[in-house]
Amino acid sequence: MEQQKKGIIFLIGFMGCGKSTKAKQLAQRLSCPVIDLDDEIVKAAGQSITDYFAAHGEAGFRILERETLHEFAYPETCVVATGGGLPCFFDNMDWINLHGKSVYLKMEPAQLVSRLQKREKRPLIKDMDDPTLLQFIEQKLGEREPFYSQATYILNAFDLSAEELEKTVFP
Ligand SMILES: Nc1ncnc2c1ncn2[C@@H]1O[C@H](COP(=O)(O)OP(=O)(O)O)[C@@H](O)[C@H]1O
Ligand SMILES: O=C(O)C1=C[C@@H](OP(=O)(O)O)[C@@H](O)[C@H](O)C1
Ligand SMILES: [Mg+2]
Repeated sequence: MEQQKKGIIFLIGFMGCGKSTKAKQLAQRLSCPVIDLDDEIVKAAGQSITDYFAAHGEAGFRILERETLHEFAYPETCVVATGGGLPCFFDNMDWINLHGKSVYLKMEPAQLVSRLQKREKRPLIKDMDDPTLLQFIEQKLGEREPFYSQATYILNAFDLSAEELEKTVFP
């Protein structure tokens, strides 16, 4: 008999690693809701992430991001795509691991650049050319890795299938 697949699965990792895309695919496989916290922030703020950054700065965004993570009414079983910076601020990573299982979708900086060709919706990188973005990722990933590494599972994300992701979280 198939084991019950329940609980909250949080996908974490750098911008462009595929959290939003893979969260939808995994939720479809599990027949459960998908929540993209960036979309919830846009709904709560009534403006785009780029406009929110422009009006309130990154610090203001991080406060709203934490509030959205903590206060969302999660169904018992769901897949949650987080924003790339979310695990690295306040107590967010501890909160995630207390409330569900987390998966770090790990990718090399050059692979991330190739996935980040559309940058206009990502205020931190929207005006960068490819070489500047690569440098930015190498530095930021170094700062963020200690947080991402606290995930329940760490997966190489470049060629990851949704099936493999499901088998990891529900072995
Ligand atoms: N398996 C894949 N192959 C090629 N491109 C992908 C794949 N998964 C995602 N992408 C693309 O990579 C970009 C980043 O994906 P996204 O899911 O938005 O990442 P994140 O939410 O982690 O920032 C998007 O343009 C998306 O269409
Ligand atoms: O890495 C970051 O600090 C951010 C990542 C974005 O989400 P994605 O990782 O889905 O692009 C979004 O939350 C915001 O632009 C800030
Ligand atoms: Mg996303």
